[in-house]
Amino acid sequence: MSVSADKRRKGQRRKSSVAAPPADKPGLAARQAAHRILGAILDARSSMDGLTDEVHGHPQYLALEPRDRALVRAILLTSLRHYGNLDATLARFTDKPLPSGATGLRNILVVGLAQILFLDVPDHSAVDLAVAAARIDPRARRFAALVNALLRRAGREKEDLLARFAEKPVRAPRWFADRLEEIHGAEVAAVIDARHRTEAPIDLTLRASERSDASGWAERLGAILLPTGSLRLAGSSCDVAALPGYEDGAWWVQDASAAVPARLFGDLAGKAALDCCAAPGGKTAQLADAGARVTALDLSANRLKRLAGNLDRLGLADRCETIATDLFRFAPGQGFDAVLLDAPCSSTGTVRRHPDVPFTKRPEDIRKLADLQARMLDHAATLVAPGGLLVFSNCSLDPLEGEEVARRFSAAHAGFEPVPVRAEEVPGLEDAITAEGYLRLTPACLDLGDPAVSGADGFFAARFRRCP
Ligand SMILES: C[S@@+](CC[C@H](N)C(=O)[O-])C[C@H]1O[C@@H](n2cnc3c(N)ncnc32)[C@H](O)[C@@H]1O
Repeated sequence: MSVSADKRRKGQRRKSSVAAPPADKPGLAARQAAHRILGAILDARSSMDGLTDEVHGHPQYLALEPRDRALVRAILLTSLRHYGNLDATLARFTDKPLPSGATGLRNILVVGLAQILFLDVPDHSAVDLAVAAARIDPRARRFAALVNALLRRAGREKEDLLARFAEKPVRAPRWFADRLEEIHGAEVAAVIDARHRTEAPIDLTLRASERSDASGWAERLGAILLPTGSLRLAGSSCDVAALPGYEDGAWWVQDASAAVPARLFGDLAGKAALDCCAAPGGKTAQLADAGARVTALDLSANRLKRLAGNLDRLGLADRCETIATDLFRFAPGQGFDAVLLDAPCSSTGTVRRHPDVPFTKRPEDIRKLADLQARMLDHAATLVAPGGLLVFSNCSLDPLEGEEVARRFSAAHAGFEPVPVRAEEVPGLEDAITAEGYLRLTPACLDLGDPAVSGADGFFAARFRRCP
């Protein structure tokens, strides 16, 4: 069936005689919030984290009960992860494109499809609430019958649609899909794309004092002990604060990839370390736990408060000094043995957790961030003591923000020598070492056989030593 213009006209005639649904219809406010927030992400390129922040989030989100907020987040994550497939379904089910500017209608349809095809929401309720939202929205009202017909059809053809997505997924946004293929080749890009459509598992980093009992912790937590040393919890969502060891600070949540850069310093006992972009502090905790006296610096005083809370729980606060300042203004007059620059980046390595990233970023953002990282790295280099190590890392998948920045730095700094990453330093990730000795991690890494527990965030790391 194609939803024809004729049906739309009939639908318009029918709906004009029907009263608008009550605004307090159960479940409607959550769908309306999801529609609005999806629009803000796709059209205004606002970040989902900001829009669903529990204090400063979108007013329609904040007006919801916690259960409905969780539902809105699930709807948004699903809509964005599968956006290419959902958008292609809309195009296939309509005999002509939706009117340009009908973004409210698009949001209602995408959110409806996401629930019907991927979420545990009864089809009739997803359809009913989508139609109700359309009838309340003055710009979508005349399409209420189309919403009804299209979503009912999706419910009937669910199995076919899912088989079609599995066989030939449609990737979105296009610029990001093309860039991944250009960088990593078609085969790896397809694996990365598939991982981007699954939820990221939760990984934990064990305190050094607990590492000798890593298998015991894996058993107690029902986790997998990864070859990298991180623990991977079986599900992608759980109340981590209720797990054994949380209160006692035996571990902290940190993706297996994110845990790698700070380990590249090796033994830090008694050394002075600087974490240039420290918050929220996963890597600061690693540096302190490895025995360093850490200066944790970040531009954001608010994010540093979170870092301080995390270090307190882990019992590592007394090994760290926090400084809220701009790295470019930081010139303490004495060098550090270890300097980590985990620089701000496009975050394209975290798409499994933040599927809004490719929709809110553009290629020009990547170029600008790469320039900023290069300048930050130049400044970070001035803070390294003779003989000290400098590690540059970020969670971008793009070599413009990784390999290129490291190469430019090498070429311009004769006083620093690259220290290639060695296979024995990164068990399980040996294949991620590049010819230049950098580490290039992607979600295609850490293939454990079962797709539900495979993968890792994308990360880049390069290590240099300041000549004595
Ligand atoms: C990728 S996050 C760091 C994550 C952190 N290393 C961790 O492992 O938890 C980048 C951080 O850089 C900080 N930042 C951005 N520009 C900065 C600057 N000019 N000086 C210092 N910090 C900056 C941001 O506030 C943000 O917290």
